[in-house]
This record gives sequence, structure tokens and C-alpha cells, in this order.
Amino acid sequence: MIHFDNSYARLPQGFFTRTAPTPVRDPKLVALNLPLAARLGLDPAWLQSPEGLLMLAGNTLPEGAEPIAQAYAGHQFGGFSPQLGDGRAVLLGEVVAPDGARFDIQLKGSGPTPFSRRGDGRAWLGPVLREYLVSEFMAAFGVPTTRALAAVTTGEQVIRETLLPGAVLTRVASSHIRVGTFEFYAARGDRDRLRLLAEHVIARHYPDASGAADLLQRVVEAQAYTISCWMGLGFIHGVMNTDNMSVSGETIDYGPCAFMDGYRPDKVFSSIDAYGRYAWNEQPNIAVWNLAQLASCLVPLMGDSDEAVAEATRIVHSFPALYQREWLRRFAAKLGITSPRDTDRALIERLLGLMAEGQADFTRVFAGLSNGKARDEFLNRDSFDQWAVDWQARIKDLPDAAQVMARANPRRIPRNHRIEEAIAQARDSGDYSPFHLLDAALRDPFTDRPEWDKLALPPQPDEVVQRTFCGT
Ligand SMILES: Nc1ncnc2c1ncn2[C@@H]1O[C@H](COP(=O)(O)OP(=O)(O)OP(=O)(O)O)[C@@H](O)[C@H]1O
Ligand SMILES: [Mg+2]
Repeated sequence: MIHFDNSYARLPQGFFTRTAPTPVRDPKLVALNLPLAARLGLDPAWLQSPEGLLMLAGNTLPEGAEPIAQAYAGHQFGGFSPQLGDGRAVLLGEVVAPDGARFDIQLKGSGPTPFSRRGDGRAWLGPVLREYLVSEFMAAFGVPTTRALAAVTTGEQVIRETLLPGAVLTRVASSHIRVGTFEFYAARGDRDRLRLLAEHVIARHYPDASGAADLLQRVVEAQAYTISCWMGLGFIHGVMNTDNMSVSGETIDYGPCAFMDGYRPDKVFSSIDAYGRYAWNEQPNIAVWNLAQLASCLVPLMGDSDEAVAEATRIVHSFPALYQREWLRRFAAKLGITSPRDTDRALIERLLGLMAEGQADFTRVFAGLSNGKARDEFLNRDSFDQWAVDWQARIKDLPDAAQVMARANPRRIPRNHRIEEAIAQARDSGDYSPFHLLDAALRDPFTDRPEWDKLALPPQPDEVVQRTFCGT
């Protein structure tokens, strides 16, 4: 039924443990992503059948699945944990889509594994719905990301600070290999497995890369692109530990993530990020820090010499220029400019500076440039008007400016208060209609519809979400 080809499970001992999901009491389908199912070549009717549901809940294994929990390590808030791994996720296997693309199918929240340490191996409904909504919005907007194929409730409760409904997310990714996966073997001095892992990642993600150095360069490029996408949306990942940084460049782990409403460059939401390590404007720096960890892992495969260190350093240091280029492209597009000049940087920064003064709403300012409503978002409207004169002068001869802006600026983002509202309704009343409304609106971020209007609004003072919690 599903065409599995499990290349990771064919790696030798030491990369994973074979672990089946733990069945749940009373699974119910909450959401099924039919367009993604089609993309993967999965049979939608089967997925919607009772057997499909049992697979999505982890109660039965589809033919060809070889469930494993993957080993990884990671730097968490700067400190190294040599042994993390999938503590609450199981990789069912890899499907090869009709076009030949390979995707991991993983259940997140599927019960304990040998990597669970003291955790219960479960997820509660809230983070599952958040990851579903946000990752699918990111995909709709073209940001590299893991995807959400399905969400099911388990009919069981999980204990966080209180009792909460349990859920399982079916996550799809081009792989779940993280910077922390490399760190796992590097920390153990296991050069053989490090080499096998590098070969696996090259074959899978960067087939024309010529070796470890080139692999590093590709990851640097992929991350520069992805982080620029985050910045252009006001997205704050919240927990950019190296175990949450994918070597494919896909955004992974939407635990405490959030989008900013009012523009504040040092914005932090996550309750556990007390020092703002993962603040919005720190994300490119943290990416470099994380990539330096990957570089350290790869040096032994690059000859382990002073030259190898110098080369790895040079590659990591290529990030800022690559990132700046992507940033300029992205923010210039938000102003309607496709072929930015260096002088456009000042124009963009002037606007951001004005936005910061009054914490103008990030999404509405850019969306409002298309319809003349941006001005209303500013504290100092005269300064905005002066800026707009220069901006208009810059774009007046660009015939496609309006279209470029329309594609670069979403009409709406997954606002925190709307996500919280959808979660609260689902949790407290079993009412998934706010979730489904939000899901539909976020999948179509360029279209206006009357029933979606309120989803674009910033929070009222009593709706503001100040903190997101990692109690996932
Ligand atoms: N409820 C839990 N039970 C067991 N292990 C857990 C649980 N929650 C988190 N972990 C483990 O703690 C580590 C860090 O968790 P983190 O929140 O970064 O990841 P995650 O959200 O579980 O998963 P992913 O990164 O795959 O999206 C990981 O090894 C994860 O498997
Ligand atoms: Mg994680």
C-alpha cells in the first residue's frame, strides 16, 4: 500500500534502535493533509479508512515499515548533551513519491523509546496542532520545512502540569537528520559512522556534493536561505538547539515557535529562553554557531589537519554573506523589488527602524504596502510618508512591483493568539472548527476572504500571547 524504501534503517548498528510505536486507547482523526498525501503518492481513501487511522495512531504498522528511533546528540542552549535521540518519535520508514523524491514518515508523540530518559514519549494536543498549523503555513509560503500529514488524538491523557489530551502528529520530512546527529558520532570519536552518515546525507540531500567540505558548504547555503525566510516572516523558532537544526535545511521542531505581531527585533516568546539566546534578530548568529558545531564534526572527515580546520572555518564564515544576500532579496521583494541594489538595504532598514519605534505590526505593514494601509500601523506617520516618497521613487519604473509584493507578503500569519484559541477550543470543548478555519486560511496566505478577515488582525490587548511554553 505504501512504497517504503528504508535507507536509514539499512545503516549499520549504532544509528538507531528498532522501536515500535506504543498503541493508544481510542484514536480519532483530527486532521489529514490530503494534498500532502497526494504529493507522497499515498492513497487518500486508505488513509481515511479505519486501518489508515490505526497506522497514524501507531496502533498498527503498515507493510514495509521498519520503525526506528534515531540517535542524536545536541547543543541545547549552548551546553552539550551527548545522548538525546528520538525520545518520543518513531520513524516508520521512507516513502518514495511518484516523482522519486524520498520522504521520512515519522510519528511524533508515539510512546517511549530507549531514548526517552524520564519522558513519557508522548505529546499533548496543543503542540501537535501548533506544529500542524505552522509547518503547513510555512510550506504554503515556500519556506523549507518538515510537513504535517495528520494529527490524531489518542483517547489517553498526558501529564504536563495538568492532565491534557494526548495526540500524535504524523510528520513528513526529506529526512530527520540533524546537526546533532553528526555530533552524536563526533563526540564518540566514531569516525566510521561519521563517514557513513556524511555519505548517507550527501546521497540523500546533496548528491552532487564532492565530499565533507562540500557537504558543509551546502548545509550552510541551505540554512542561510531558510533563516532568511524566517526573518522575512517575523518567525521566531524559539529553540534553535543543534538537535533542532536539520541538515537538509528544513525548519524542524515547532515546539515553542511564534511569529511576532508588533515589530521588536529582540523579541523572544519561549519561556525557557531567559537570556534571549534565540531572539528573532539572533537567529542568523545562532545559525552560524550551530554550523560551527557541524564543521567541528566534519573536520575529521576533511583530513583533520590545520588546513581542514581553516577550510571548515572559511565555509562557516561564508554564511553571513550568503545570508545577507538572501535577506536583501527577500526584504527587497517585500517592497516590490526583484533585482535589489546595495542601496536598497538602507531603504529597508529605514522602514524597519520606523516600525521598531512604535512596534508596528510586522505582517500588516508589509501587506499594507500593497493597499495603502501600511501608514496606519505607524506611530510616526510623517516619517513613514517621507520614507514612502523614496520607496515610490525606487519602484515607479518597476512594472512587476505590485505582483512581487503580493507574493512576498502574506495576508496573514499563524498569529499566536489564534493558535492558542484553536488549541483551547479543541482541548476544552472538542471543537476543532477554529483549528480547521485557521488551517484553511493559512494554506492560502495570499487570498482574502471575508471569513478569514479576523484571522489577520493583531491581538487585542487582552489577547496578546507573551509567552510560549515548551511543555510539549
Ligand atoms: N515527552 C517526552 N518524552 C520523551 N522524550 C522527550 C519528550 N519530550 C522531548 N523529549 C526528548 O527531549 C529532547 C529534546 O526535545 P525537543 O523538544 O527538542 O524535541 P521534540 O519536540 O520532542 O522533537 P523534534 O525535535 O523531533 O521535533 C529530544 O531528544 C526529545 O526526543
Ligand atoms: Mg527537538
